[in-house]
Amino acid sequence: MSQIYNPAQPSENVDNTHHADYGTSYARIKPEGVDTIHGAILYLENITVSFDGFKALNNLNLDISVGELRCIIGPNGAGKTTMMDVITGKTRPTAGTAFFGQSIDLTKLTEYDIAHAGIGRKFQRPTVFEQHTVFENLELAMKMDKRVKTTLFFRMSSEQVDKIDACLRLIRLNGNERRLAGLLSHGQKQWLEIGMLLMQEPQLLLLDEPVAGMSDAETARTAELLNELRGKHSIMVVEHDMGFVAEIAQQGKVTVLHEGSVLAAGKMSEVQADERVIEVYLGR
Ligand SMILES: Nc1ncnc2c1ncn2[C@@H]1O[C@H](COP(=O)(O)OP(=O)(O)OP(=O)(O)O)[C@@H](O)[C@H]1O
Repeated sequence: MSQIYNPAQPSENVDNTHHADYGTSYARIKPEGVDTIHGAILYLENITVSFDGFKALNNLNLDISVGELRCIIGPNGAGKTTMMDVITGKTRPTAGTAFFGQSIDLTKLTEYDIAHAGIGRKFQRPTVFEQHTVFENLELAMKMDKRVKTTLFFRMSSEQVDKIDACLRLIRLNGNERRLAGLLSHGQKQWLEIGMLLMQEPQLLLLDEPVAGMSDAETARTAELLNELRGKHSIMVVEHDMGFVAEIAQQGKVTVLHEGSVLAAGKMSEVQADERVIEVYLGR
């Protein structure tokens, strides 16, 4: 990387000088194995992704502070999914750098290694083990030594059971632990998948349209859930549902992508009032 970053001064390629200080209040979280000495968990710098000459990402700059809940919005085709694909190693950038903490170069790692390094991703469609119970899904996802887990005599410790219980409450599925995951509603499956990601103790959580297809009640509960995670995890949420974004963004930063670059960034109220954002995305 070419420079030392100060997350209190977001490096996105928009004018943020009039915006609030977003960066420093998350410092109490100390991600294991990821060097976040400068306060950020993710740095994307000048990322370009070309598909046969078409730039899905065009000189994109964005960083996420440790413990931040960042919402990413933007019109269809803005490059949101491609950005997540770059972060998770599914797509290699044509140019630019992507760092997890100060020293982990994501462009050099496989998807598997990136997941292992602590970046968890939830795709739009839930992918739970439908033939297993809710409890078993969380157990299967739990971060532990796989050699121990596969032995015949494996028994969970009370600490591990407590961890699953806490997760069940968080994802609003306590009381449903013995149900087959395949019998859950769409919203419940989404929560279960978020729970499965949390059981892996990721350092950065990427959520792609978590409330797509949910009822209003489920959407409201998902907002509550994410607000409970605020400050405890570093989270990036891509979403089109503006009511939901407003609920979870609160006073945090919202980034607007357009044509592969950052068009605007700031508090929800600021981006909603931004003429350029209204023009390309929110409509007049
Ligand atoms: N593998 C690919 N080959 C060619 N073009 C692609 C490829 N993947 C994405 N694109 C194009 O790149 C642009 C960005 O797509 P992307 O899916 O990242 O946007 P998005 O912001 O996630 O959109 P949406 O909100 O609809 O999910 C689109 O024009 C898309 O057609």
